[in-house]
Amino acid sequence: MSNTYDAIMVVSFGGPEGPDDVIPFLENVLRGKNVPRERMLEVAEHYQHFGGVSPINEQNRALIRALEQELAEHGPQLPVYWGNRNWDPLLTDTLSLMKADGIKRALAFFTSTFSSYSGCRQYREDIQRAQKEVGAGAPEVDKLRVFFNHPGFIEATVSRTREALEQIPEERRGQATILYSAHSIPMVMAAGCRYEVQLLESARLVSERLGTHPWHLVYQSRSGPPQQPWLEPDICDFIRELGAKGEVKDLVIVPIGFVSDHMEVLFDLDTEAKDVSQELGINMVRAKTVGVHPRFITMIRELIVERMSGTTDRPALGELGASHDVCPIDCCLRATEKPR
Ligand SMILES: C=CC1=C(C)c2cc3[nH]c(cc4nc(cc5[nH]c(cc1n2)c(C)c5CCC(=O)O)C(CCC(=O)O)=C4C)c(C)c3C=C
Ligand SMILES: [Fe+2]
Ligand SMILES: [Fe+2]
Repeated sequence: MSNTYDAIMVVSFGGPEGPDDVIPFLENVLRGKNVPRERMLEVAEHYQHFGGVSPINEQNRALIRALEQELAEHGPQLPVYWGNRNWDPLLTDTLSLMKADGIKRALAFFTSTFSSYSGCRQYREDIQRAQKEVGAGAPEVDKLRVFFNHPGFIEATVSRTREALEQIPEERRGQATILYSAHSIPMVMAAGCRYEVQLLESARLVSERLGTHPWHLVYQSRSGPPQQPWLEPDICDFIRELGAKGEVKDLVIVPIGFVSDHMEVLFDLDTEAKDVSQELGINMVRAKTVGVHPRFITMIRELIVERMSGTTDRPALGELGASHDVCPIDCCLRATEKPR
């Protein structure tokens, strides 16, 4: 396989940019998914609280500016394009533009740190569909490996978590409990991917670098019908349990499952989890996502260089090793036959 690429493509989720975009955006997100309409309307309310604008698009623009600068300064000299699954700029439009610009082969950075149907296979399916729509001459697109255990992601997350810990009074800081939070997914989906294992490994690697804080992995933003099992514990339930035990004074929430402070972070953590903590008299601080942390941006360049050079030096911390460059045929299936 050739290592020659003539563009980078940031592939992301997309988000509404005004009140009229919210429902059509959510209809795109939930097409083909088993999510009750009431849940969709509840989420629509969260977006409307913020004027119908998700911060995700602005954050992706900032990420792209930072990556362009990093590539301009250190190479490789490649243009950066941006395409989304659910909202403008949609992947088909981006691939059309790339074709018009003469791009033949792009390396894609998905804004998903962990392997799941939503964060891996579904993006690959979206790209294939977009390539079909663009037709002959549509650029080929190869995905960069997932980076949950890359030193750049771990170091940037440690740095964000330290910033949050510094907001806790010094005399109590060492005892603060850390909750690592990620998007919940249905158990049948979790059974077909390495999502939980990778999340636990990232959380462990970050915690190991922070000292002896008690830590837990929790889940947020569940959307399924009540009878369908999704990954647990739910963050708010977990905080209530901590409150009932009365042992925790300070909580740092690290949204390890997300790379930017988008609506699910602002609403589910900064509003809901914060309210629950306050009711229980727990001081809660939320760590920023990696966003445009310089170490995170350097990591993206390192992943690009690694892939283009074909080197066998593929940095990864901890026990699991560097993830595959090319997804195997059964990678991140939508659902397996039976939940575990
Ligand atoms: C069956 C699984 C999922 C449903 C249903 C679901 C609904 C849902 N999600 C959002 C908004 C976001 N989700 C994001 C990430 C994300 N979502 C799922 C799974 C389901 N979401 C996973 C596994 C992930 C993590 C992987 C990833 O894509 O990052 C994000 C963040 C995207 C990013 O690029 O950072 C958002 C935003 C809504 C509004 C919604 C419907 C109610
Ligand atoms: Fe989601
Ligand atoms: Fe995968």
